Amino acid sequence: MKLVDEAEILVKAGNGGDGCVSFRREKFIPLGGPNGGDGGNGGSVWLVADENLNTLVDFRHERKFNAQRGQNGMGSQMYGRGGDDTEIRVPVGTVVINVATDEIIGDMTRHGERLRVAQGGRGGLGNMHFKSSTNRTPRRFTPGTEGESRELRLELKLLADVGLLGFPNAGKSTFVRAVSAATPRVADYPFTTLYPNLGVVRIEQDRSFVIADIPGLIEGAAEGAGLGVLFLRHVQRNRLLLHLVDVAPFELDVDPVTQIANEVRAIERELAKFDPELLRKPRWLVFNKADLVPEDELDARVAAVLEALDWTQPHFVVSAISKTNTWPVCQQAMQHLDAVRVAELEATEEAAAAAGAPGPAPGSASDASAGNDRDANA
Ligand SMILES: Nc1nc2c(ncn2[C@@H]2O[C@H](COP(=O)(O)OP(=O)(O)OP(=O)(O)O)[C@@H](O)[C@H]2O)c(=O)[nH]1
Repeated sequence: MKLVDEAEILVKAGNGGDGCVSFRREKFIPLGGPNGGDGGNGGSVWLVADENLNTLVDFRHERKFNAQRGQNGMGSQMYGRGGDDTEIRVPVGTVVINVATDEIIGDMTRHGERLRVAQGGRGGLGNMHFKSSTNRTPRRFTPGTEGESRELRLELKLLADVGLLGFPNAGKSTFVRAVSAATPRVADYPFTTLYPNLGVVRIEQDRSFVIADIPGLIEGAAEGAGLGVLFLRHVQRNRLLLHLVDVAPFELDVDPVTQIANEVRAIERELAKFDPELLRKPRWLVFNKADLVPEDELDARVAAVLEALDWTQPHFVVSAISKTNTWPVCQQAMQHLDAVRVAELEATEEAAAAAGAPGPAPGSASDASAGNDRDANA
């Protein structure tokens, strides 16, 4: 199963500037020697891998990217200025496909890596190159060539940092909508009716994480009942799980504390059956639908559930529908993810040091050295 975020974009490199036709002014000679300069080259379009991005949703708003045209040549043998390149930042992990040929032309795997996806046109020659001995045919010049244009499909395998667990109706999709700045369109999903709800939670401009609910996780999921087993594979890659429970379950003959605790345990059993390691993942309990329980009952109910479950990890009480208290959950989740990333990086560096190889230097990767450049035509 793949969770793929997709976008299609159009890239057009700049045309080369035209060569210039011009003549020296000389006394008594109406047309002096040809001195038209060359046109500048057009700018190219590049994709640049950026580890701070995690989805392709922004390409829904901006789909066309052009690089600048080269300037035309000028008289007095002056060259036109080259057009500026255009850089498009894409998340690390983006696969680039040429729509016309359906060929993969690049795979952006390292931060700072650059891929030229449309080469700028060459500047044309000015007439200074066409001097003849008689000076009779100096009106020749060549126009700039056209910059390449391409339609590209970008595909990103989404890795959700935060997974949302819970019984049907606990409010998972409502929670995702409440906290997301954007919801990526997910393609290449084998089920037509059951899509995971994905959201990008943007804490600050360049600090965000992807949250995904895990639909269809019902009892028996670990044995393959329903579609749960497929989603459980995803949970293995989540760095943090939010376990949502309905704090106001509707069952007439069962005490709500017992019902909530039972539902939490039912999900835990599914996780354990699939992979006992899943129970060791950080999992925070989120009591949802707090608006449905009278305030004086709420605290006691939450406390009783925590006690019944012997819960020691963090817990939150929220109302997804009114967005009450949902933001603190996200802020703490972001802090948790930042800490996990730092720890992972340190572990990689230590492992590399132990192996005698230099560890990855995150800062240095952003400097897009020539060695990081690749050409889609190469
Ligand atoms: N009163 C109240 N209702 C809520 C809250 N959050 C969700 N709901 C309602 O609960 C119902 C289920 O919410 P969903 O977000 O669809 O639940 P889900 O967990 O995604 O459900 P599945 O898609 O079946 O797995 C909807 O009618 C929501 O409007 C809340 O904070 N308060």
